[in-house]
Amino acid sequence: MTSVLRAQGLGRRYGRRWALRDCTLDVPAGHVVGLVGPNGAGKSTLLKLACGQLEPSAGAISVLGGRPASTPAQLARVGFVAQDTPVYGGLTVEDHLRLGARLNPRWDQELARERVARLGLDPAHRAGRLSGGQRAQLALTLGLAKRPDLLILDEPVAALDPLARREFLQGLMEAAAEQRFSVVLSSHLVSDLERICDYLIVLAGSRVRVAGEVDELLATHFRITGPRRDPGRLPAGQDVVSARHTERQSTYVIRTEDPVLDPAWTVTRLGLEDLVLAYMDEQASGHRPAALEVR
Ligand SMILES: Nc1ncnc2c1ncn2[C@@H]1O[C@H](COP(=O)(O)OP(=O)(O)OP(=O)(O)O)[C@@H](O)[C@H]1O
Repeated sequence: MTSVLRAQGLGRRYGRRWALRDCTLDVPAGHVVGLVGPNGAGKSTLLKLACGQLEPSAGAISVLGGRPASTPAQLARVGFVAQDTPVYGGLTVEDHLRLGARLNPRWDQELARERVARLGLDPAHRAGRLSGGQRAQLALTLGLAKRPDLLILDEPVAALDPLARREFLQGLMEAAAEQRFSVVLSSHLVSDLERICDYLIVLAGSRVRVAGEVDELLATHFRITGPRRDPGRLPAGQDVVSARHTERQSTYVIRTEDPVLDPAWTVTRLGLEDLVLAYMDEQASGHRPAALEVR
């Protein structure tokens, strides 16, 4: 299957500091991909590399099989809605549609007009006078009318109230289902991602912590709680994602393909939010510690 996003050893440095490091990914087309991670994790950096706004400092990235922004055809296939849903404050809604039509070879003016009308946006209204939610919807409309094969959105709903967020994401989902394009969007709101994403990438500390289909991730991650035990005594094939210990008890989030058979453990399935938090927990994640550490 075609990869929508493929990265090999991808890295980007600002001065001496790595914003993204050793990033290796292969995301198949046809997914709604959620990109999540703490502030400064490298999400925007990855998305800007994917749309060609940044060049890698190390490794390689391809999007829909091509180098980002390398040709006009490649540019036309990828839509990007940057953080804070940028629009031109001095231009009217109609001006934005005209500009979109001039700049994008695959532009669908009928879709844009129909969407603007459905959202109740006045074409003569200046974008600078729209509410945050309306501006976000206008930016999404521009992204959709471009008719991309991949739409990338960087925290598109951050500034929106819950109702506007729901409307925005619903519009995005409907369009993705109708027009059959892939979506990659970053957000801090895991509950939103849980509703709409079927593929997840967790970035933390400039590195990819985990990436995969949501169903597969949920089926292979468990929280196990029981008498205190050193992680070295867990069976092979149970990879520790995070660990917490009290004097008597250990709680692990583990990834495993096999059922947990040891009766000493109480095993619970994880929701997406718990899974994300386990991977984002820098102190408790990563490598198996050599010995127990009391927290
Ligand atoms: N133009 C820049 N110059 C220098 N450092 C930068 C620049 N842009 C980003 N960085 C740094 O790179 C790191 C990753 O930033 P990035 O914006 O990709 O993170 P993010 O995960 O999108 O964060 P947030 O959730 O806060 O938007 C941060 O440490 C940030 O300070």
